[in-house]
Amino acid sequence: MMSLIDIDGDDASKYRLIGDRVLSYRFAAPHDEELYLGDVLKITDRVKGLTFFAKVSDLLHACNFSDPKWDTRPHTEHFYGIGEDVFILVEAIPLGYVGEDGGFRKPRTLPAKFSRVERPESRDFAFLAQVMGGIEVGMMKTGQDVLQDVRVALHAAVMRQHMGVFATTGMGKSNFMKVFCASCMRAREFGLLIVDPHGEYVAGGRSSSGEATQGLLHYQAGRDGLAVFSTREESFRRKYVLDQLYLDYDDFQMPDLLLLYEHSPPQREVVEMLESVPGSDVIDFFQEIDAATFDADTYAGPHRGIAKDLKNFSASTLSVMQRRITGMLARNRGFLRRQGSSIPDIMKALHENKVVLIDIPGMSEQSELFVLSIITRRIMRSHQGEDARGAGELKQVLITIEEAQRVLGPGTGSTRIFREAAMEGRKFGVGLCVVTQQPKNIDARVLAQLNTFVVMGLSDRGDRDIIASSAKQDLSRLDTEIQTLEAGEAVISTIGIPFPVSTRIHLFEDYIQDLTRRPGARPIDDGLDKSF
Ligand SMILES: Nc1ncnc2c1ncn2[C@@H]1O[C@H](COP(=O)(O)OP(=O)(O)OP(=O)(O)O)[C@@H](O)[C@H]1O
Repeated sequence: MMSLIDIDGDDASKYRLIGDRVLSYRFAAPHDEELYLGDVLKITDRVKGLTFFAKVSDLLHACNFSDPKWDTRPHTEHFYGIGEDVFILVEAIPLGYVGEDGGFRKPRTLPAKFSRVERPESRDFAFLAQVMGGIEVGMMKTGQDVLQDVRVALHAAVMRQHMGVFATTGMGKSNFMKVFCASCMRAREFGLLIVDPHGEYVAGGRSSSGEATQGLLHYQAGRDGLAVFSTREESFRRKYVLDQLYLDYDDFQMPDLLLLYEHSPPQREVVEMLESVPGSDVIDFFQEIDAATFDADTYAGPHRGIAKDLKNFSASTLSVMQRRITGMLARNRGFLRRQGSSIPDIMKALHENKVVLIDIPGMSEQSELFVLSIITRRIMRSHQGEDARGAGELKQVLITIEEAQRVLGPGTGSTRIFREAAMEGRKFGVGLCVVTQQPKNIDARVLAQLNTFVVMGLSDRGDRDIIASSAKQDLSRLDTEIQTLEAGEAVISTIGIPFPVSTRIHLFEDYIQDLTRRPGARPIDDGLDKSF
């Protein structure tokens, strides 16, 4: 290999730092060196006794020749030897430095000229283990490889400050969510709610590329940290000890209808008028009246208050509302009943810091949002109540919203409860896990509330720009890396970890095997049907 003159005698580094400034470095490296975008390099400044880390952000061919056309002239190789004068110019973003006390600091100074630059080893990142949290998701990546011993783990305490997971389809979002759930099942540091209309999380299914995948039930060692409420048939529920999901009429409130249908202004007024009336009364009322001939003055039924509220609405408005309530009941009859709700059990499991999976395979999108909106409201109200009463330690719950642009887009007035959770939830220990492939369709005020970003490949420039401008750490210079992420890779920016970390997310199936081998875990197939 052609090389630059060694700068340190025998113990040589072939790279040398030649510039540039506090927020960007340049190195010269041998012209045939194998370097990749995203490689993390270590810069040892012996003058100041500091060790800097930087991430490769660009690679250019460069030379010392004054002739700008030296490499395109005919027979150039006869006149110019590719040697010391031809090199790769590496541009790198500083991550920070480790001082003599072992503490990691932001890059506020610059390594000495010609400091040696080299590839770090896992032990160089020992300091990172101290800043990682308890929710493991993957390994730190450097360029094409991973640093085997450097695990990337989020902090449970920052989850109430909301998290965003941004991934184009096929980039490994479902796998990430399952890994995240498994870590939450193991750590038991907060309750995690996840509503799954595809039935893929509980027992696995097929990945977007068609391979069979496993589900959360396969992580038997963490089973105590999982509560599943399902609409599946009894034999399945009994086999895997799953609870049946029920919601009851009083869980319903009129604003839930706004998620399911477009409403005209008078219809919206009806919703607002009856907003705080118990769901069972509203349902009973609309089931009993004849909307076409309804007259509040002659109404003699048990719900006089409602009749009075609806006095001035036209028969056609009331007929539409009646039809919608009937439709809502029919659509959700698989789990919605007059009396007897799973919500107290769901809340209990969340407050025991379990992962609560609402498994509603085959249900419509409307049913999914209906369930999510009801449970979100109940969580918010319960936490607001506890907060008001000054009850002991505040419980933490993270609510997952998949395809979040459906309910957190700009100006979607129909989804107030999610917006309320995004804006005020953190005060009450309620965080949102906003999952979307279209961050540009999420309200900017909501994005500004997120403090953890998991970016898994976004091909659209507009989406990447929005993320870069919303994240608390500077992601704009990682744009090229984000563009070139492969399935299962992520750039994670979160509070507590001092720089955005490129991460190879664990593959769920391997991860749960690994977790099971860790000390104190139950065997992976303990209690699980082998034919599963
Ligand atoms: N961390 C990972 N390591 C290795 N392979 C991965 C990883 N994450 C995802 N993959 C692979 O990438 C493919 C897509 O993953 P996955 O189904 O999780 O994507 P997705 O983003 O959820 O897709 P969709 O949005 O279509 O559901 C799968 O074949 C999966 O095996």
